[in-house]
Amino acid sequence: MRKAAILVAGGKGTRMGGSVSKQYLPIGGQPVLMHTLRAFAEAEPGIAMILVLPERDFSLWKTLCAEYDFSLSHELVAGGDSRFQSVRNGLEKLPFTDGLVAIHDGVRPFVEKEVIQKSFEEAEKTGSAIPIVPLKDSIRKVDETGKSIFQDRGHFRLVQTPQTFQVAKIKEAFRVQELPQFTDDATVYEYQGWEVSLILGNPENIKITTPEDLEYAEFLLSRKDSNR
Ligand SMILES: Nc1ccn([C@@H]2O[C@H](COP(=O)(O)OP(=O)(O)OP(=O)(O)O)[C@@H](O)[C@H]2O)c(=O)n1
Ligand SMILES: C[C@](O)(CO)[C@H](O)COP(=O)(O)O
Repeated sequence: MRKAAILVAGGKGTRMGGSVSKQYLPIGGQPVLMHTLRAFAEAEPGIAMILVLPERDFSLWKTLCAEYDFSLSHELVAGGDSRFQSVRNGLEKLPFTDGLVAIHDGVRPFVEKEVIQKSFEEAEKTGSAIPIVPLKDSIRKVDETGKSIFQDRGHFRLVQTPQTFQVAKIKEAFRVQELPQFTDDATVYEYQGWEVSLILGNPENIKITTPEDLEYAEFLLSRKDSNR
């Protein structure tokens, strides 16, 4: 079955701050996005990769690729004003309609090979695969007045990407009008009344979001390099 990855990196990185958007910042001496593209190419050799970027950053990205001698094949697609719209733009450019597609945050460079491979296997069988990890801390639900109540963490999971789907179904799902609850692709899929399948993600598959995540990312990379 044919496989593709849509790596969404069309965001502004406002929570990270700084003059350069987080997807281009170096970790281990290379821009975050290069690590992410490499993770997919290593897990699924020959996979079609679509990289969604703000259109204004296309020339910056091409300059970085030349500077770092980065030659992994990928197609550039212009992002939209929200993650939902960036994903939809990527889906429109998929080179086939009958295979599987993994939709992944470009700023999650530490996704494990096994998680990528498992997500394709599960989506081929059931239509979808959503990686989740259990919570390590206790949690509380807090209302607008600050009043809080204990929640049983056994009923909750953190949701990661790649979120992998049969192409025809996820394209159909994304024809819907965008809603605030669409914080990921699983919510768009299940809005159609389709149930998602969960798989176990890897806890290190962090979404680089705030400055301290960059420090942790450097640590994770150095640990990975020393294990090679
Ligand atoms: N219009 C958007 C917004 C987000 N994303 C991507 O979706 C992923 C998860 O989003 P997030 O971490 O929230 O990134 P930003 O939107 O860039 O961050 P912030 O909310 O802090 O501005 C990122 O890879 C981001 O680039 C996207 O492709 N298009
Ligand atoms: C898609 C996602 O990474 C799953 O955890 C997350 O929902 C993205 O959220 P954000 O609002 O773009 O940070």
